[in-house]
Formats: sequence, structure tokens, C-alpha cells
Amino acid sequence: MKVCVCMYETTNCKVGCVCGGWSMVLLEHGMGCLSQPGKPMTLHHSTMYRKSKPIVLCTGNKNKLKEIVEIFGENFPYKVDNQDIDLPEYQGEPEDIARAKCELAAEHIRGPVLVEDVSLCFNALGGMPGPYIKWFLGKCGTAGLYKMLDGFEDKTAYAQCIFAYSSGEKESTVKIFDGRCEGIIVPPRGPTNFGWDPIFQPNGYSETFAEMSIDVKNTISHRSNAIQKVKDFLLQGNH
Ligand SMILES: O=c1nc[nH]c2c1ncn2[C@H]1C[C@H](O)[C@@H](COP(=O)(O)OP(=O)(O)OP(=O)(O)O)O1
Ligand SMILES: [Mg+2]
Repeated sequence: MKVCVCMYETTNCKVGCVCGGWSMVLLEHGMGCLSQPGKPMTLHHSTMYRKSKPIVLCTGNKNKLKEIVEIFGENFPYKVDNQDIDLPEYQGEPEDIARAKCELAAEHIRGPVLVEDVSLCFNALGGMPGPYIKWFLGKCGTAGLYKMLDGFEDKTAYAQCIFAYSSGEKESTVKIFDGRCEGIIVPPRGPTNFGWDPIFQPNGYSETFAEMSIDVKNTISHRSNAIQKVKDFLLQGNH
């Protein structure tokens, strides 16, 4: 993350925070700053939004939304809204699917948008089901997905999350952020509330994503790896 140095004398704190008398000032790029003049600014205030349009996160999946909001954390300085729209998804490589989904979302929202597309890739199957995991999961269930690897010794897999961001401006290009988590496919274990979590056991852990606490999942997951990149990009003043 870019560290900005506060250059301004402070005025009265307008956000009523616990900033010890130092207050919110606006830096040149419009980001709020809570710091002593000359000291690096700290992004520790949840109401310290940049003066810009909210970023609209387009997903119809409530579990994704919950994890994304938690991973962004309350210190994230931009306002993120959600639109529950089920966007059509093209066939092809995961990155192209996310890009096309993002372009459709930007057309729909006409402002800054963020979408994500998730793949679960079995190495023994050359990366399939990949972006089609949603349909395989729907038709075969988690046990059926595990069974697909019956004839293979190689149970390794990776979860991939691709975020795509568009500022929504005409001619703007879509920015892609890729996050992965390597692991193995195991017989289903743990709660069944989120997708293929019961059959994915990340490397270095003896629990499946479904069995581990959400806090642990959110520090190692495909989604958290991708979101770190999204955050770095947006916090560099790119939004
Ligand atoms: O961390 C995860 N842990 C377990 N399962 C997960 C995870 N993340 C996505 N999933 C599931 C949801 C869907 O069955 C498929 C991805 O498809 P994907 O198109 O990205 O998700 P979706 O259609 O549910 O929501 P969206 O409206 O954002 O497209 O994998
Ligand atoms: Mg989808």
C-alpha cells in the first residue's frame, strides 16, 4: 500500500473519531487522512471514505459477499455497495469470463464495478471443472465431484478467484486480479453451507475450508489472495 504523508495542519475533527485530537483532512487525491502533520497517515477509520462514487460489487452469491466484506475489512476507505444481479457468464478461460462479466456489470451500473468469478481446478483433469464448477456442483454435488477423481491418484487441485474491476467510464479497460489457493480434493467434511468448501482441503491444513473457521479461510483463501491485490490497486488512488 502506498503510504501518504500528511502535509496538512489539522482542523476540527469532523468524524468524531478517536484520533487523539488530530483530525480528518483531505489529501490532494481526495483520500481522508487521520494523522499528525509530517507522519504517515493511518487508514483506521471506517467512515473515512474517499470522495468518490461507491464501488458496486455485483454478485448474486450471499456467501461470497459476506467473505468479501470481511476481507476488505472496516478500514477499507471506499464505500462498497452490493447489487444482487445474476450476470450471464460466457464460456472460455476464467479471465475472459470475469472480464466479460465486468463489462456487462459496468454497462448495467454505469459506474465503478467489481465482480468475481471462481473456478475449482482439478490437476488430474487438466484444470476442469474450472469455471464450470457451479454447474458440476449443482448436478453432481460435493460427493460426486470427489468421485470424479476415483480413477486418478492425483487429487491435487487449486481454487482460483478472479476479480475484475471497471471504473465504468467509457473506453476504460477492465483490470484483472487473480488469487489462488492450492490444496487437495477430499471426501466431503464439515458444514455444507458454502459451495464446494467441504471437499477442498488447503495445503498445510488438516481441515477442509468448510471445517475451518471463517477467519482462517479468509486469510489463506483464493479470495483473500485476490482481494489483497484489489485493495493495493484501489488504495493507490486508482479508483
Ligand atoms: O470460496 C468458495 N468456497 C466454496 N464454494 C465457492 C467459493 N466461491 C465460490 N464458490 C462456488 C459458488 C459457485 O457454485 C461456484 C463459482 O461460480 P461463480 O459464478 O463464481 O459464483 P456465483 O454464480 O455463485 O456468484 P456470482 O453472482 O458472483 O457469479 O463456486
Ligand atoms: Mg456466477
